[in-house]
Amino acid sequence: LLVVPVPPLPSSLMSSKQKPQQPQQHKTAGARSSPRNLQKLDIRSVNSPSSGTLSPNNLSILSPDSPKPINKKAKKSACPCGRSSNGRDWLVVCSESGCKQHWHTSCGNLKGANSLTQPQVDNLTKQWLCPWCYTVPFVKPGNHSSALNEVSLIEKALSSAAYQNLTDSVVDALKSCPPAPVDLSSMESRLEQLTKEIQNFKRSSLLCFPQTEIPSKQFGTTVHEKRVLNCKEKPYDYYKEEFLGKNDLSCVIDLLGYLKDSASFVPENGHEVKLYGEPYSYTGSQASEPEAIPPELNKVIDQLCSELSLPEAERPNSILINYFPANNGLDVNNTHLAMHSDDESCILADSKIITLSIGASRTIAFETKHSDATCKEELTVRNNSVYTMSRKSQSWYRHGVPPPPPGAVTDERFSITFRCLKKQFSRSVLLIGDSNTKEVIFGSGPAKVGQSFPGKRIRAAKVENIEPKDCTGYSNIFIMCGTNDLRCEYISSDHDIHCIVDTLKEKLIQVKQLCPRAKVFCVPVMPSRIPEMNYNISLYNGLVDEMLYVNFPDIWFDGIYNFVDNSGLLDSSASMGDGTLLIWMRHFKKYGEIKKAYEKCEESYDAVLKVGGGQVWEEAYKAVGNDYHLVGGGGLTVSAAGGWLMGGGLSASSRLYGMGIDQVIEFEVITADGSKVTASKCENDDLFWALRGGGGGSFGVTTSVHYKLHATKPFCEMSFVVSDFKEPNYDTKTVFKWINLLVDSAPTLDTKWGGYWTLASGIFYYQGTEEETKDSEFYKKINNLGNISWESFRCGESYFAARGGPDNMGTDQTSQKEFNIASRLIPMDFVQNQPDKMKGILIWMIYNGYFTFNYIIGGKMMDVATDATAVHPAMRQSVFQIETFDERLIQKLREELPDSGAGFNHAAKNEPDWENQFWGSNRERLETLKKKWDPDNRFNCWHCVGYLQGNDSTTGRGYTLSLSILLNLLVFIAVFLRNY
Ligand SMILES: O=C(O)CCC(=O)C(=O)O
Ligand SMILES: [Fe+2]
Repeated sequence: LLVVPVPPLPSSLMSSKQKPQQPQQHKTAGARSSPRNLQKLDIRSVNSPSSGTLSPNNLSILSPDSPKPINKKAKKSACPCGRSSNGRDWLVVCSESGCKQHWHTSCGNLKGANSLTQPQVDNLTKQWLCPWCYTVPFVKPGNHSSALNEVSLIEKALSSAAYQNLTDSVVDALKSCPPAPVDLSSMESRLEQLTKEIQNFKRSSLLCFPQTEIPSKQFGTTVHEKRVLNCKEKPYDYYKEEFLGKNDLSCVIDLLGYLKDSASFVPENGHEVKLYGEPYSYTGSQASEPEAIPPELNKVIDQLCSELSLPEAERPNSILINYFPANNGLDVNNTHLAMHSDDESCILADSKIITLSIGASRTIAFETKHSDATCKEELTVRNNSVYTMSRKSQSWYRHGVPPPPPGAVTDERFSITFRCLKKQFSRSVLLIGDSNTKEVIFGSGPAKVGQSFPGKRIRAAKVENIEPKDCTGYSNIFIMCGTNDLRCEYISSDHDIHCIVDTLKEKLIQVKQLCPRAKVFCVPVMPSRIPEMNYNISLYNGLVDEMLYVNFPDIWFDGIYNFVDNSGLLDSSASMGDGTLLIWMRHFKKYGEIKKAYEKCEESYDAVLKVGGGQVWEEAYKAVGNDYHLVGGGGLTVSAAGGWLMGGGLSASSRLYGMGIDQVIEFEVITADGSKVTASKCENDDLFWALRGGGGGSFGVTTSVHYKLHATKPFCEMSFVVSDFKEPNYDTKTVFKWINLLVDSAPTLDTKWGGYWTLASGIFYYQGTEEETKDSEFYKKINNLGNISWESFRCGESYFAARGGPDNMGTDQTSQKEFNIASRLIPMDFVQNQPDKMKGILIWMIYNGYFTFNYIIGGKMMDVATDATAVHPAMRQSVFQIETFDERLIQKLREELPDSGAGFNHAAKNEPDWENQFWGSNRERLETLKKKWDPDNRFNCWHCVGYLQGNDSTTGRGYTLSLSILLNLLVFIAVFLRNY
């Protein structure tokens, strides 16, 4: 291509005072009539991926080492769209055309850019098209300052074309001159002639507009001094009758009849609509999710493409059918379409908006949009005709279908409008992942991800390789990484896995910033053949699920996973047995409804809450708010119907209302034979008994629970620290005073008190107002300890208000492996009868590891008979549950109190004699019921009732057993799913 050094132009050649801003930088020669042509070169010749992004070479960012946003003054209307982003516009230079643009951050869908760093933006914008050349987001001209930009764009198009012609002519003239000396007079006359040509050219391109002067300074800038509104676009540019052949026409008419009969049209103002293909949304649009384009209409698109010679890139991908009902001449207002422009930025800038009319002849009205131009035009469209409008013309004209004249009778008409929506906005699927992703086939049917929308797969071997900017422009983003990160050679401790989850979180934050409207899926890592790796995988999946739940409630964590691998399965950990399948309950049906005056088993309850099997406490607490008191767990991310409950369910309000299991009215359970049963006092009462304390998921899959609700009462929370053991000179004297106080008070403590304590601190709750709390014995005694520090004292109208509301409650950390939790129940009579021995044990603990976190229990928990529920009878007879993460401390308690039992939910993973320590005298009945309700042992979990050790070489039962359990479970799951 020829690169032309451009001589300065004589000012007489400029038609008005304005100059093209950077004509010198238009290096590429050739007949360019408009910047659109530049763009054509850019977009169409680059093999752009299906995301529609461009190769980075097309753009370079100016001054990459000066991340500062454009200075405040320049920012105002710097972006071609006329909007600004608070001084954070980016200066982008298009290397093809050399144009420079201040680009406001919302252009190109860069929502949330304000929180991006400059390097991120640099990186990102490299992939985008220069707005000057391509995606100028036109806003309504005429009433918005961006009108000026649009005018200036069109004008630039003209002047730069003229300029280019001129340059070419000058070059020709030079070439035709003898080498030396140069005869300037011939050049001058040639230039004069060219000037006239340019002026004629400009005049000839005026279709309808009067020359309009736009006052200078109106837009706060002196660059645009005098403007001439020139439009070379026509209101419509094609009209043809008898468009479809006979057969195709009948097919389309059939389809329209079907849509009408099936009530598929949605009413809008004056007509009804139906959408197909890419979702087209416009002001006032009512149409719901579009369906895939049906074959009849795809055929019409084929014909349109060939007759109108549409390039592949402009092939219509979105269809809006307008149905204009017939009228009887009386009411003309039921059949019209108000004047408007199809100027949404999602419509491809160079594309055609094509309309096929079926049915009655109607008039299409066109008028100019600029207030000082009053041109109007009409087109009568007949049955089976097509007319087209350019997207560009929408910036200049309005169109509409006026109501028929008063008294006129009209038959029904359908207009099928075809548009090409920009690829950036297209609905598509991106799958980022490791080599596993090649196996994945996702979606079926038009409404699901995958099948009907083109997808793209990007390799990211590890989480750190995920490139958030790859996600821009996609509607559905699947992330399937992690397997490689979790290989044993990379993981030396759980901490490493936490770090991977943190990296994933960072990546997701960026993905959400860049693609706020995209639906993001995070796919759990599938189990591996390597058993040790499965530990990493199960921990990772759990952490990711929790991280998503807390940080990204709208990111989906399911979909493409399959927990069955040919040989290896999820490794055992607290809730997973060897060789078992895990049923992921998180996304199961949710309820959260409060039922008033609820009757069950001839008892009535003022209010109950139904929670689904996969719901967590946060959801339950939010459902209840401050309206009722719900006895629940402290960790918001803990399941409200799962393990917490099956293991008994301790709460800081259990001394006042009993345990979690004491609140249950009924369970809905899928039992091992796949049937759905209710278990309550009067239905399957033995199962009801077993589920309340039998622990784990060993009797069935709980799919819902009805909890009793209590009236709200005021509560206070107080937390204090007696001394900090981490300090070298901690205050032993006050610590001993605290232990004395605790051991002496606990057995007879008012049931209005409940909560947690350690050897040197406490978090307690009191049912009462601030005054009542401060007036209570226990509070006064604590306050009198002297040298303590109060961490908090908060009172509220309810227990949850006193806890600071759900938002202030924690997530459960204790499931993490490094905590290695263990628990022991401390009998009431031991503390009552041998308080000094109890104090001695606690003091021994101070010097041998000190870290515990304990419950004070008893109170109303003791009102329930020891065999009325399945929990260890000790739960009903104890005053403390001591929890520690230090094996020595728990071993001491086991030695001192060998039969006192362990709190199931906080028990050691390897608790010796676990069957007896978990259920005591209730164990036998549980084992009998296990045989009744799950004879084939389909539900097998680690140290649960009926626990069967599977894939364990020391037992000799080995792998065949796992396989039979697996088959059993597959049968169960098939039945389970059928029931759901
Ligand atoms: O019915 C027509 O011909 C016009 C339809 C139209 O303007 C539209 O769908 O935006
Ligand atoms: Fe329209």
